[in-house]
Amino acid sequence: MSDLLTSLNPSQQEAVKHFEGPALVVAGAGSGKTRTVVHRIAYLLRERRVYPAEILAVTFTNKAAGEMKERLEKMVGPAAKDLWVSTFHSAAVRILRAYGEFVGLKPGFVIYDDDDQNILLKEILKELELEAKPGPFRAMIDRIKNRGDGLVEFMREAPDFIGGVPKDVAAEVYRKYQSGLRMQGALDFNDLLLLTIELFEQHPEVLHKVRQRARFIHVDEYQDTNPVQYELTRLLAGEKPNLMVVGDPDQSIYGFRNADINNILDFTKDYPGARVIRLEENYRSSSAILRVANAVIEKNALRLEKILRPTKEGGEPVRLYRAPNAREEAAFVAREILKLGHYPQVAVLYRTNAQSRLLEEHLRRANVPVRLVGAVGFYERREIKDLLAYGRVAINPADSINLRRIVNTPPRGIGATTVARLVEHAQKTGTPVIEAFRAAEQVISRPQQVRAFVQLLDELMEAAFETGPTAFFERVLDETGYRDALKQEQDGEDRLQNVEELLRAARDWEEEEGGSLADFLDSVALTAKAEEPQGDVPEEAVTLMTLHNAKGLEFPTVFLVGLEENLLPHRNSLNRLEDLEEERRLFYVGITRAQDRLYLSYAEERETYGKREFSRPSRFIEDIPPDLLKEVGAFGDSAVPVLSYSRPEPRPKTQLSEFKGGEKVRHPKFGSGTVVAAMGGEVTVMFPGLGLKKLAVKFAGLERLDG
Ligand SMILES: Nc1ncnc2c1ncn2[C@@H]1O[C@H](COP(=O)(O)OP(=O)(O)OP(=O)(O)O)[C@@H](O)[C@H]1O
Ligand SMILES: [Mg+2]
Repeated sequence: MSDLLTSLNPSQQEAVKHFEGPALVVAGAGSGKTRTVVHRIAYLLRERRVYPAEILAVTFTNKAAGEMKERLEKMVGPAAKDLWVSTFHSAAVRILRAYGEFVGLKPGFVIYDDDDQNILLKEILKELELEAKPGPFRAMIDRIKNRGDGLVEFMREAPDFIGGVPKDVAAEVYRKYQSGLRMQGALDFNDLLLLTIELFEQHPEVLHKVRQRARFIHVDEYQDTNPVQYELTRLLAGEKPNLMVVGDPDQSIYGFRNADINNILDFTKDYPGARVIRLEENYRSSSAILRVANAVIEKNALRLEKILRPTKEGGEPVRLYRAPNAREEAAFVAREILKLGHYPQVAVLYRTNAQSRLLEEHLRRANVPVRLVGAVGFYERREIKDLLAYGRVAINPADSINLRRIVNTPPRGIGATTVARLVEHAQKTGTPVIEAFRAAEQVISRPQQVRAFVQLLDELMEAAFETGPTAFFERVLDETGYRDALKQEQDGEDRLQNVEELLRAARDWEEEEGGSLADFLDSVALTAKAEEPQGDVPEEAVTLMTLHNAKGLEFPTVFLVGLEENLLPHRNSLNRLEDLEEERRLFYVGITRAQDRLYLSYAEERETYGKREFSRPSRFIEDIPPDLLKEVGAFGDSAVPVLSYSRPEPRPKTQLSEFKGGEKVRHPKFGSGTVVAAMGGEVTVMFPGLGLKKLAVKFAGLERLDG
C-alpha cells in the first residue's frame, strides 16, 4: 500500500483514492479532514500522475495555506512549489492581476482595507451633507457584496433607514462609493471575488484558462463559504467537477458574515452523483474532552446527527473553575499555566478581543510569554499605513485616499487649505487628485512645495518598478526624512521599531516569496489580522486568541474562559435560535481544539464597558452532564501532575525540582507558604498576604515543613 495511505483509516483512504468527480467529506472536529486533503493532493501527484499545476486547494486563512504547502513539500518535494494553495481572496487577486483588464481593471489596482473604506465613505457623507457615521454604511456595503445579489435586491429587503438616513439616500451613498473606488483604481475586499465572477461570466475564454490551472479543486472548511465563494467554486469546477470539499456543519461560525451552512448541506444536490464520505473517528481529543464536545453540540436543534468516536481513551477530566470575578479568573489561568509549563502547547481562547487584556496582564505578571493573535493590527498602525500608502500611490497615483494621506506626511509645508483647493479642482474636473497636483500652477499661487512633492512621487514611481519592497521603503524613509519626523514624536521610539518591523517583514517576504512591491502590497492587503507580524514574541509563548481565530487549530492544553451569559452566548445573539446555535457551535469549536487537557471557566462578576456587572454562567455549561466535569478551586487540583505531561517533548533544560505542588514550605524572608508550581530549578509559592512568588530553588533557601 502506498505510504500515503498507511497512516489513514479506511474512510480517509477512500477519500484519498477518490479520483474524478465531486466528493464531500463531512465529519466532526479532529477527524482528520484537513489531513485527508493533504494526503489526497500528495496521492494525486504521486499515484495519479496529476501535475502540480493542475491542483488548487482553498483554505480559510493564508496561514493555513502556508502550512498545507509546507506539509506537502515534505511529502512530495519541490513539486509542491507549483501547487496552487490559497484562500479565496488570494486566488482572486492572482486571477485579477493576470486578467483584470478584461473587466476594466487597471493593472496597478489597489485593495482598500476597512480604514480606507471609512475615509472614502466619510468623504462621500460630507459631500452629500449627511451627518452620519460611516460604520452602518460599511456594514451595508459588506452585506450587499457578501450575498452577491447587488443593490436592487438588497433595497427590496432593507429597512427604511440605514445609518439614520432614508434608504434611497443610503443607496446613493453606495453608488458614490462604487464610483469612488473605480475612479481611484481601487477594489474593496469583497470586490475581489465579485469581479472574478464577473470576469468568468463575461469571458469564458479566461475561465477556460483558469480551469486548466485548477483541474482538481479542494475546499477546506466548506461550511463557512458564503454565496459568493460558493458561486466562484461552482464556476471553477465547471461541467465536469473534480471538486472535493471538506467541512463540518457543526463548526459553521461565520453566519454573521453571510456564510451559508446550506452550501455544505446541499452539496449532493448541487453536485449530483457526488461521493459522500463520513469520518467518524476523532484523533485529536481525549475521550473525556470528546464526550463534553458531543454533549454540547447535541443540544443544537438545527443539525444533522453525526458520529464521532474517540481513539484516545480516557484522559484527564475536563475541569471547571468558577471565579469570583474576571481578575481571579485571569489569575487562575496564569497560575495553572505556570504549573503546567510547556507554554507553546497551551492556548487560551475567548469570545471577544476585549477579554484578552486581563489575561495578558496576569500572564505577563507571572513571567509567562504571550503570543496575542489578532488584536494588534500591525498593518493598521499609523506609521505602517503611511509607508504602505507611499507604495500604493507609487503604483497607482490615482489612489487619492492614500495620496492625501502622504501629501504632508512627514510635514513638508503643504497645508490643509492647499490640499482642499486641489481636491476641489479635481472634483470639478472629474479627475484623480494627482492630476490637480500636477497642474498646481493653475490652481494655487505658491506651488513650489507641491511641485517638489510631485517630483518625489515621480521618482518613487520609477523606484516602485525597479526595486523590491525593502529597497523601496528604505528609499521613502531616506528621501522624506520620515524617521527623523517620528523621532520628534512622544511615542516615536515605538513607532520607529514598528517601521523596522515592516522592513523586516518585507525582507522575510522577499526571501520566502519574492516579487515586486505590488506583489508585496497585495500580500499585505490579504493578510488577516490574525496572521500579522507580532514583533519579537519568544518561541516559548502561550497563545491567546478568539474562538473564531482558533478554527482548524489544535493544542494539547486549552483554556476556554468567560463562559458567561452575554459573552458566550454573546449578548447580540440571544434573540434568535439561529444565532444562539451559532454561539453553541463556537463553543464546540473551542472545546474541540483541545487534545489532552481542557479547562472551562467563568466569572461571577466582570467589568463590561467600564461597568461592574454580575454575570451568570453560560447556559452551555448546563448542556454538559455534571459527571463529565470536575470542579476545581482557585489553585487547581492535585490531579495535575506537576511536571508531567501526557505528551512530553524532550526538553533537556527542564530538570526535576525537589518540590511538589501542595507542599508547605518556609522562606527565610516571606515566611511559610504553599508550593503551587515547580518547574526546572524554579518554584512558585503562594505566601498568604503576599501572593505568588517565583523563586530559584538554589538560592531561595526554602525549608520543607511537612512530609
Ligand atoms: N488516521 C489518523 N491517524 C492518526 N492521527 C490522525 C489520523 N487522522 C488525523 N489525525 C490527526 O488528528 C488531528 C486532527 O486532524 P485534522 O486537523 O486533519 O482534523 P480536522 O477534521 O481537519 O479538524 P477540524 O474540524 O478541527 O478542522 C491531527 O493531529 C491529525 O494529524
Ligand atoms: Mg481541519
